[in-house]
Amino acid sequence: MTRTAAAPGHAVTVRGLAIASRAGTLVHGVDLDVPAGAAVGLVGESGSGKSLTLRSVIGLLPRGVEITGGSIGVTGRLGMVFQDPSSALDPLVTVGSQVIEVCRHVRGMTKAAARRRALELFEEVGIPDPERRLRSYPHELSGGQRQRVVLAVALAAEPDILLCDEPTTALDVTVQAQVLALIERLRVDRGLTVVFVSHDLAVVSQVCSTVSVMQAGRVVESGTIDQVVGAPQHPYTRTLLDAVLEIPEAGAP
Ligand SMILES: Nc1ncnc2c1ncn2[C@@H]1O[C@H](COP(=O)(O)OP(=O)(O)OP(=O)(O)O)[C@@H](O)[C@H]1O
Repeated sequence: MTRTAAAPGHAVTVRGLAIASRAGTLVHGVDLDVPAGAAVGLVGESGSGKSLTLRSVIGLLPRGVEITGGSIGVTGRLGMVFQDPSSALDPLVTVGSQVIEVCRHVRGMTKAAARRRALELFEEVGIPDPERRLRSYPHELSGGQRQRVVLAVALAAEPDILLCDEPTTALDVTVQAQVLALIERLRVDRGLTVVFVSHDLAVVSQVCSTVSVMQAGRVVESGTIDQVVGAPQHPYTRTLLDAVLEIPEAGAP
C-alpha cells in the first residue's frame, strides 16, 4: 500500500483499495475521489465495507484487518467523528477538559488559550450556555449535545478533512437533522472536506453532493446525488432507495 498526496484539487484519492482479514478479502479494489471542500458520501448496508474504507484513510483499521493493495492519497489534516458519541467521549472527564486537552496537546496552546478556544468551539457547534457546559460530564448532556461535543473535539485539532462514520445514526430524527445541518455549515464556513458514511441514502443526500454506493466490499455505483437518486443504475442502489421511500413522511397517515 502506498500513501501519497491526493490528486491535484483533491483532499482524498483512493485507488484500488483492498482490505483483508484472515478470513479473506473484505474490500475489493475501491476507488474514491474526494475534491477539496466537497462532501462525498459512502452508502451501503451493514457489512458492505464503508467503515473499513473510511478507517483505512485515517489508518485506524481494527486489529487483524489490513490493507492488502492499492493506494491512498491524502492532502490535509484528518479528523474523525464516530457513530456513538458516548463511546467517543471519556465519561469521567468534563466535556470542556476533553476539548481543552486536544487544544493543548495537538495545537500546543497554553491552558488559558485552550480554555478560550474550547469556549469558541462550543459556540461554533451550537452548544447552549457554553461556559456552564464546559464543566458538564458527558452523561449530563443530551445525545445531540454529546455529538456536538464530539464535533468540537474533532475541530479542536483544526482538521481540513472530516471523516464521519454514521455520526447521526444514534440520534432521533429531529436531532439528526440538526447535526447534519451543523456538519454542512461547518463544511461551508471552514472550507472543510467531508467524507460521510451512512447506511441511509436519505441522510447522505442531505449532506453530500456525490455518493458512492458499496455492496459486499465493492463500489457498485457512484455519481452525483441527483444521478444516483434520480436515475439509479445498479439494482442494489434501487433496493437502498426503496428502503428510504418506504419510510413514511412525518405526519403522514
Ligand atoms: N475487526 C474485524 N475483523 C474481521 N472482520 C471485520 C472486522 N471489522 C469488520 N469486518 C468485516 O468487514 C466487512 C466490512 O465491514 P465494515 O464495518 O466496513 O462494514 P460497514 O458497511 O461499515 O457496516 P457497519 O455499518 O455495520 O459498520 C464485514 O463483512 C465485516 O464483518
